[in-house]
Amino acid sequence: MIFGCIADDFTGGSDIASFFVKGGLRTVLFNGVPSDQTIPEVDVCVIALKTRTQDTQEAVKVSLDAIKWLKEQGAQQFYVKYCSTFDSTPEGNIGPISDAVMEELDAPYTILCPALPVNGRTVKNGCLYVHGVPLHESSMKDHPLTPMWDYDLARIMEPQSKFTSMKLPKGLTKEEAEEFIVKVQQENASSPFYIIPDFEKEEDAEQIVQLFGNLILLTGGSGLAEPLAKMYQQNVETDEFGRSNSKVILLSGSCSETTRKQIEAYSQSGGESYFIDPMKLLSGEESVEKIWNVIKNTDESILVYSSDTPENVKLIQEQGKEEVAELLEKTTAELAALAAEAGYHRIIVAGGETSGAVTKRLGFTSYHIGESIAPGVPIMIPTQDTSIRLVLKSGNFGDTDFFLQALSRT
Ligand SMILES: Nc1ncnc2c1ncn2[C@@H]1O[C@H](COP(=O)(O)OP(=O)(O)O)[C@@H](O)[C@H]1O
Ligand SMILES: O=C(O)[C@@H](O)C(=O)COP(=O)(O)O
Repeated sequence: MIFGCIADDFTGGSDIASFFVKGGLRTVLFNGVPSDQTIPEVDVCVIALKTRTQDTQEAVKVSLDAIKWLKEQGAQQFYVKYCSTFDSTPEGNIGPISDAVMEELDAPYTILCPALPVNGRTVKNGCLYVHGVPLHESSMKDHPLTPMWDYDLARIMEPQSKFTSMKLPKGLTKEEAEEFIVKVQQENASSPFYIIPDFEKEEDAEQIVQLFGNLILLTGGSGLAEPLAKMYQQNVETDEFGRSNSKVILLSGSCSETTRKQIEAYSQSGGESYFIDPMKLLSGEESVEKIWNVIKNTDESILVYSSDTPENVKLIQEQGKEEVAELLEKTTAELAALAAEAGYHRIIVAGGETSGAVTKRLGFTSYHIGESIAPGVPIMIPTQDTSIRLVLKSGNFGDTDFFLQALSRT
């Protein structure tokens, strides 16, 4: 195995897996560390965890367990995948997990590389932008669980990591960049550190991969996966599973601006939809059973969502942020399970945490990666049931007509 990767949520895992596949590497996605030791012969193994918002100690523990397992499977290089919008509070887990993995692997240093230019996430002068808007001024400032308060990656890492983060100066040649790194190594004695390379255009990946592609550990979004895979020139074709003609259910717990626009576009195109009102769910006026009845009695495909505006999210969170999130995730996951049992074999979900809850409830442990509906959003086929088509969309990904595209292409 070439790369062993851990992702901090399920959509993050499917996102990076899709780019490794696009780069021509045989890739399998696991939901957590597999208990079955026989894994298929692959070049990349991605383990999706749910560490983004987990208690830090637990998140570090499960991350290290996964890294150790990947080491045992013979992975030669390791990748810690986090969000391209660096979702984490000052107490967040990106620093603690990356620090611990660096130590576990005895990595002298690694890179922080959240950028994914194809989806508008770029790093310039060490600062992260979303479609040209500084991260903390983008809609990420209103994320229900991980609102972003800064865009300077070194500053974001400061309260989280025990190691230094340093911007790689702009415009250096390969030789100058290598000299810079040697100098930083000398200055830091034997302590590990992070380098932040700029990554503004897809072409920038080439130099980043030349400089850092052989490190034992890389950390970042999925922007480097395809160029990294291409270093190995395996050119494996994507598995073909064909379309399904089964019933379809669309579920959304993502409150991102992108998802809300996608929901609006879906409704405007005449698609049936149903809003899960969290307040009614909390009071007991709404329930899984009632929502399931609506789904069952709808002839067409239906989009069931709790997605709402930042103002309404803040209001409902007065009832307890974690409690509300958990209740909504659990409700969505239950609906997905009922639908799967009832023969809805096309399941489309928007939202990273929401998708994590759904996949956990569905219980499939590993996935083939099929074609992508949008960059970073592949169709996934559980290895245990190849009649199922699962599409899990990171909140901020996909074009406005994403739900319609997912319907026509699964
Ligand atoms: N109306 C709502 N009010 C408050 N929280 C919500 C609402 N709808 C969904 N949530 C929660 O917000 C979180 C959204 O996170 P996630 O699913 O990861 O979406 P994204 O990919 O956009 O970040 C989930 O925990 C979800 O349960
Ligand atoms: O890197 C990314 O942007 C995604 O893979 C991702 O992790 C997004 O997280 P969610 O929006 O919570 O799905």
